[in-house]
Amino acid sequence: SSLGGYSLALAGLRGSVSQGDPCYARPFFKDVERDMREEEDELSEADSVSNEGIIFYNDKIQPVDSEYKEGREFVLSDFIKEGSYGEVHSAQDVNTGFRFAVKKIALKRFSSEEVGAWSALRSPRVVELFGVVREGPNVFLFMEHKSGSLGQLIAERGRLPEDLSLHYHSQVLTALEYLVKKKVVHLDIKADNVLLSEDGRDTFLCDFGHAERLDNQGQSLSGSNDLKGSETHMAPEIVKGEPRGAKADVWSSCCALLHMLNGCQPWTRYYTCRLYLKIANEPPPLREIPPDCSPLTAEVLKAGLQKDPVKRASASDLKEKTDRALKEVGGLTSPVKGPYTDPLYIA
Ligand SMILES: Oc1ccc(F)cc1Nc1nc(-c2ccncc2)cs1
Repeated sequence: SSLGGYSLALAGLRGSVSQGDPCYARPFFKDVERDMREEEDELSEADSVSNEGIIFYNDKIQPVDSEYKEGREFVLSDFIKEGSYGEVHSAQDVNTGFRFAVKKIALKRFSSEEVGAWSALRSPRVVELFGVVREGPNVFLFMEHKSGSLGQLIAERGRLPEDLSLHYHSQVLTALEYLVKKKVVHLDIKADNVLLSEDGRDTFLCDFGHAERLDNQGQSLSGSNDLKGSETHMAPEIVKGEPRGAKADVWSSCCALLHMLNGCQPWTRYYTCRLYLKIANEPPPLREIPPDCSPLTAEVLKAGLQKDPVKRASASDLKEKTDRALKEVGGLTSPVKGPYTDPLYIA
């Protein structure tokens, strides 16, 4: 039936938008990505550009007559931010009033991996992808709307209290544990891609635009060594173009922890030049561990910022250390919304 589902998806979807089960999404999108590129140059001049895609089970996003077009079945509202490869807006389904987030990507920059990797994930720590629709030269990715990101919270508060930082780090590591199980590496872990619940106590990983799938040995299947992610959070094996795996996300999550604790991104207080060479040749940024943090928090960062990915802690080891550090500082007691605390400039 899966084959049936697959061919159904291909047949049913050619030129139309239908509801479907995410498990058919992956092979479909490899194929569609190629078709899209071939078809792109024959784009019909007619205003009725082709509209095809798949909305995973969700009765609140409703294609009408197998079409789902911007400005007709859904409307974009305020711009949220630049995601990987495209602009993110909040949006609303015209018929149901349902609000969601949309990333609009130019067709030639569409990575089927974002849909392929993401549609296979179901976790309370990962934002749900609702579907993907192509409209002419653009691809729209739909995901659940969240009130804000950890990056915005750090900007608002300067730096975060240690207990709150450890609480968020532990949840990000839970997401990474799940990604390891699903053989996916995110490759762009940073505060901007960690979304927050209304009350700010829960986190959700999003933006799989750089994601790659892993083989059974945990190495990336894509074989590409092009630089991916945000420079300040890139692991040494990434900047050196060496084989990368799940441990790259562990390094980046510790860079995000330094960002929460210090209020600024690692390396940027010491260097303004391109950071690739520093990350490759300098010792790990352990001197950036704030002097006022607890010894166990320092242990977490030392274990997660090992330059050799083999020696680096795994997501589950690091989560255990993080939970112990959080207990040592007395658990989560700080409020999410709190006073602005100046970022830690170099002492
Ligand atoms: O990769 C995507 C695919 C579909 C989307 F709708 C969004 C993204 N990427 C991101 N979305 C956000 C964000 C969303 C909603 N509120 C605050 C931030 C930050 S990065």
